[in-house]
Amino acid sequence: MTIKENYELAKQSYEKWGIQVDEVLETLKKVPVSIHCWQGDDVTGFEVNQRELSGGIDVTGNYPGKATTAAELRQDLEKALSFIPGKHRVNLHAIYAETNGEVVERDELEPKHFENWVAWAKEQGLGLDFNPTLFSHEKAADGLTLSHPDEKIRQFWIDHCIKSRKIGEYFGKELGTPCLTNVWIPDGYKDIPSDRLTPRRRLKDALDKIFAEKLNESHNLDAVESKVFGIGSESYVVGSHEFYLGYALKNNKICLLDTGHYHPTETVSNKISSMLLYSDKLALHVSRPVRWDSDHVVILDDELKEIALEIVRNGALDKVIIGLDFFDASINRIAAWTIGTRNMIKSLLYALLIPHDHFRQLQEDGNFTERLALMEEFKTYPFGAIWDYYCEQMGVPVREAWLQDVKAYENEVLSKR
Ligand SMILES: C[C@H](O)[C@H](O)[C@@H](O)C(=O)CO
Ligand SMILES: [Mn+2]
Repeated sequence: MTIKENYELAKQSYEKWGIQVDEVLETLKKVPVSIHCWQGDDVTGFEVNQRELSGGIDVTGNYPGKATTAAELRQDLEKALSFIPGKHRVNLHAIYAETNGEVVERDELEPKHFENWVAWAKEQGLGLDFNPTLFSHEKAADGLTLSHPDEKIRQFWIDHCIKSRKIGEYFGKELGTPCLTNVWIPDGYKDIPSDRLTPRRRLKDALDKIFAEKLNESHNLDAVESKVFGIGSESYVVGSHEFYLGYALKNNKICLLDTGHYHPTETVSNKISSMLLYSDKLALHVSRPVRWDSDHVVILDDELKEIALEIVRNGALDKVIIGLDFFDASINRIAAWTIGTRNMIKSLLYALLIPHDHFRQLQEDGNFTERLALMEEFKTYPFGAIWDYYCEQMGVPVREAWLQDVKAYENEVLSKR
C-alpha cells in the first residue's frame, strides 16, 4: 500500500469520530515551533572571548562535528529544517552575535550584530526569537546577575537585557512576526539562604528597569523563565515559579515554563489550563529532564503528549508559544534537533486527532469507564499513517528516511570540521 492509501484508510477510523483529518493537517501546518540554536554547538556561542559554560547548566558528550562558526550553525540548522515538516522559528541567545572579531561586551550588543541571522531568516522564511545570555561570563562567576548585591554588576546585566529587547524588537520588525525575548537568570545559592527576600526584591527592581520602555507587541514579546534549582543553586533560586508567576501577572509579561524546571512529580501539562485562565499567552521550553534538568532530547513520551493535549483541547494553539530547550552532545546534533522537533510536532498531531468534545462530555457525565477506555484505545489508532502522509505532503522524509541523509552530511560535512 502507498502512503496515500494507508492515509485514506487511517482517515476513516478518525472520521467515524467526526475528526476532519485534512483540516487537522491544515491546522498543524500553521503551528510554529521555536527551535533553539544552542543544540547545534553545545551552548558555546561565538563570542571573541570564549568562556566556559556556567549558570548551573551542563552539556555532556563530545560527538564530533559541532558548529564553531555562525555560518556552520546556520548550515546545520538548514539541514535539520529540511527534515522537519512546516515553517518554524529559530531561537537565538545573545552569545550568537557576530562581531567580526571585535570584542563587544554584552551590554553593548546591537541589532547590527545579528544582521546575518536576520538576512538568513528572511531567506529561509523563519521567525526569530531571542534570549539575553546571563551566564558563561566573569560578571556571573558567583552565580548572581540581576539580583547581585553589587549595583554595578546588576546594572551591567540590566543593560544587557535592555539591549536584548531592542534586538528582539529589530527581529520582529524585520521579519514581520513578534520575537519572544525570554529572560532566564541562574541566580541562586548552593546552601540554605539566610535571606530569601532581599535578592528577590533586587530582581523585581531590575526587571522593572529592564521592561520600563514599552515596546510594540507586534515586534517584541517579553517572557520570564523560572527554575527550581541548578548546579550550584540547589537550595535556593531567586527567580522561582511563584516569583515570576506573580511578576508576569502583575506586569503583563509572559511566563515561560521549562519542562525541566519543576519538582520531579510536578508537570507542566497540569499548569497550562490554570495559567491560561489568567494570562492570554504563555510560553514553553519543552525539554526532557532525566532525574534532573538534564535537557535530554525530547521524546514522544506521556508528558509530551499530555502537554500537546492540553494545548489543543483548550483551544490554545495561538496562546501557547512553543519552544524547545535541550542540548545533547553525545549524539549527532542535527539528529538531536530532528528527533526532538519532529516529536513535538507529532505530539500536536496526536492531540489534534482526538475527539475532545466527546471525551469532555464523558467526564461531565461522570462516565469515567468510557473515558478511560477510549483514551487508551486512541493511543493505538493509526496515527502513524497520518504522520507519514503529512511528512510526504510537506516534502520531508517519511519515517526514518532522514537518517541516511544525516549520515551522509556527517561524512561530507561534519567529519571535515
Ligand atoms: C540556554 C537556555 O536559555 C537555558 O537552558 C535556559 O532556558 C534554561 O532552561 C536553564 O536551565
Ligand atoms: Mn529553558
